[in-house]
Amino acid sequence: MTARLIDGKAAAASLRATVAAEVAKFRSATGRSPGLAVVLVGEDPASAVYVRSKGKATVEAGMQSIEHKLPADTSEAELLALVDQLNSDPAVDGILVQLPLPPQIDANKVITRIDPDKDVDGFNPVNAGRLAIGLPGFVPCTPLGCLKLLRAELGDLAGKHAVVIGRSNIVGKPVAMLLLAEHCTVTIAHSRTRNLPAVVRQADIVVAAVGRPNMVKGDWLKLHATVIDVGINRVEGDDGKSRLVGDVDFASAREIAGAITPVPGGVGPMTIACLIRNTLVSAARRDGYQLPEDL
Ligand SMILES: NC(=O)C1=CN([C@@H]2O[C@H](COP(=O)(O)OP(=O)(O)OC[C@H]3O[C@@H](n4cnc5c(N)ncnc54)[C@H](OP(=O)(O)O)[C@@H]3O)[C@@H](O)[C@H]2O)C=CC1
Ligand SMILES: Nc1nc(=O)c2c([nH]1)NC[C@@H]1CN(c3ccc(C(=O)N[C@@H](CCC(=O)O)C(=O)O)cc3)C=[N+]21
Ligand SMILES: [Mg+2]
Repeated sequence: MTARLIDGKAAAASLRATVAAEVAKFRSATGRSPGLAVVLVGEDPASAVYVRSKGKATVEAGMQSIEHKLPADTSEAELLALVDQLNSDPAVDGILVQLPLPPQIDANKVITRIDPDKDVDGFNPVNAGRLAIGLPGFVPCTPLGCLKLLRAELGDLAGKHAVVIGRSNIVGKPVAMLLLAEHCTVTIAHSRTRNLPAVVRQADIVVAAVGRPNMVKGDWLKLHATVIDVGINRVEGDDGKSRLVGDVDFASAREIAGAITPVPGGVGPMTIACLIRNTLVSAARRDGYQLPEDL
């Protein structure tokens, strides 16, 4: 049997529709719409594509999109001043500074400056700490999207062995924290891990967040494992055109896995849906407005 496809595009459309319906109720209750500020520094074409699709999703959900495009030579002080301004702007519920930032700007300094209660990316150290000790806060969008797909596919995750490949602050570590909170047994693998295929073979759940095209092969997987492919890698196809592939070798993995996310159409669309979800949650918290628990 080939693996079930986990349709992230459909799951994201459904979450976006739920958020839009809740935004409509929020607007009639409070008389205002949630606002998301997205800051893009420089001209990186991939970043510009993401920023555009975030803006589109925000507006489609009935929220306000506030875009700030700054030149590539913006100084750290100028960016910090903009963050301060957005922190104190009551119309702004969520702030996202698109990464990566140009080399003259210390990303950690900028992320730390964002008001933790407007940090819809969940990258501020306060939110990383809240996630680590089980306090309410903002969970990073890509990890939250992975968790939502896993819960929809598997239901209860307790006791499952999850192997997360990658330990970045924006994907690998927060995914591992979320899975631990779901009572998985969690292994975090990285570039110094020895015999990665043997580690991966123990996994009921594999989350690949590496940035290496097609690295995880089908014969690394335990039969019927659930595979979440976070990787977004642009490669040149046989026809010379560029296309997106994940960190998992989809063709071989789908013969062994029980279920697998495609790239594109897997985790990526969920990231954006979770961003507008977090923005609505932020607006509701700031106004003391009650949302459904399970959003
Ligand atoms: N779908 C989405 O919405 C998103 C997708 N992405 C994609 O996810 C991928 C990962 O992103 P990100 O976490 O930011 O990447 P980083 O480059 O920050 O981290 C990559 C991680 O992979 C590990 N790694 C590198 N090579 C190997 C190897 N050969 N074996 C095992 N582990 C290895 C690194 O280990 P070490 O720590 O030892 O260096 C590191 O921990 C990228 O393809 C990115 O484009 C990212 C964000 C959102
Ligand atoms: N502060 C910050 N927050 C982020 O969340 C953030 C960031 N910086 N920098 C870059 C990464 C990457 N990221 C993606 C979002 C959507 C898709 C997505 O929608 N992907 C589509 C395909 C899009 C395409 O065709 O290029 C898919 O997988 O189907 C992918 C990747 C968010 N990131
Ligand atoms: Mg089978």
